[in-house]
Amino acid sequence: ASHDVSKALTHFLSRKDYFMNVYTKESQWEMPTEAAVQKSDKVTCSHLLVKHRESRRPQNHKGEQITRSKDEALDLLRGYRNMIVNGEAKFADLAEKHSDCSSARRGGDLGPFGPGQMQKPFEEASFALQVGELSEPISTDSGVHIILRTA
Ligand SMILES: N=C(N)NCCC[C@H](NC(=O)[C@@H]1CCC/C1=C/[C@H](COP(=O)(O)O)NC=O)C(N)=O
Repeated sequence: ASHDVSKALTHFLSRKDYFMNVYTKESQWEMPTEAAVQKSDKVTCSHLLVKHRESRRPQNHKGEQITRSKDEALDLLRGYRNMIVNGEAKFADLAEKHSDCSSARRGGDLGPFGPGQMQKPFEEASFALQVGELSEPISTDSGVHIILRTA
């Protein structure tokens, strides 16, 4: 850090301009080589979680004990995913009816989140999605999920 300060001071004293990316608030001394792009570090996702007996908390928001196996959970989740992809049902409706997470009340909406907030497999899958894209089933300690990125 002290090196950065002395570097900044030298540049300041030498009246050298620096460049600020107005989106990421990062500054640099070198002339930018491409236009500043909006690099937002948060995504907004909804998920449909099907828990199983190996889940870290095998109860759902209705207080029901979860006893299904992981394979049964995956079969259920694939069935829901197919219904969504085939246009037979809306993500939020299936999440509200079938998700074992308390976010079911909000159609599965988890709101915006940044890195370090969700379990790693969930975070990585979420940040790899384009807005509007539906993930394949992914597994975390909570159970098995499908994720819809909404923003
Ligand atoms: N920031 C927001 N909105 N809430 C905090 C989320 C904390 C985070 N949660 C998860 O990673 C699981 C997987 C993805 C969603 C999620 C929801 C879990 C799933 O249910 P559970 O296994 O807990 O019973 N229910 C709530 O937390 C964590 N680091 O444990």
